[in-house]
Amino acid sequence: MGPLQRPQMVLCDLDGTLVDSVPDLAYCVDTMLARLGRAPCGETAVRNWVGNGLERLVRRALVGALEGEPDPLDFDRAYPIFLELYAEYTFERAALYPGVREGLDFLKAAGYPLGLVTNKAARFTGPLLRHLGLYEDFGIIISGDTLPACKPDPLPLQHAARHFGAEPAASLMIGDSVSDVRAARAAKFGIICTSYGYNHGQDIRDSGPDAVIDSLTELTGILAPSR
Ligand SMILES: O=C(O)COP(=O)(O)O
Ligand SMILES: [Mg+2]
Repeated sequence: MGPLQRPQMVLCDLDGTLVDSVPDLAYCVDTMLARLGRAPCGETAVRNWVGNGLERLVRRALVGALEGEPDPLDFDRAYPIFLELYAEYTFERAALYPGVREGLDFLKAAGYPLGLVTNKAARFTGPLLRHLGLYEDFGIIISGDTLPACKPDPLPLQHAARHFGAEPAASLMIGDSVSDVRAARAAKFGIICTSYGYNHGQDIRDSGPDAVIDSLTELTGILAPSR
């Protein structure tokens, strides 16, 4: 059996894989823009900009596009406003996607060591996971600012593999974006993606993950059942 059917370790992404965090992020982005006297960008745009950390999200909101750099003075004014807002509204509207609790329970019952690797900053990851009752599910939690590099760099995945003593080539990542696929490929992990997450407006199938699922409950048909 390969890493897809019986992995030595499973890592989960957070935003767009376990949690729909965009309603809170969009609220904070638009409130930040309003405080700066600027027009809101709306939830659909924010949905396309999540996945490369909060700093990048704010830069994208300021230029109104996925690429490009805002005026440094604008960014220096905006970013602290966003951080203050998101600290207050980290999980006001956040919800687990359907099937997440069941999927994680299946993985735990099957005995897979579980880790979480997100590009979200650590100061928000912990409170969000605790609020959603997920914090205790993971043996390691690696946020976007935990290590010197974040996804799509393979470093957080390699770090988690070392933590659990797992072979990268026998390990599995579950994510939603091209950054998860790139990090997994660079680390030699298997990669399963959710169809419902955030991938900058692109179909995640175009990035060529090993499998695409509509719900984490589908893991029961892909991974080996409980030992
Ligand atoms: O971009 C973010 O802040 C978080 O994204 P991730 O949990 O999908 O890595
Ligand atoms: Mg994600």
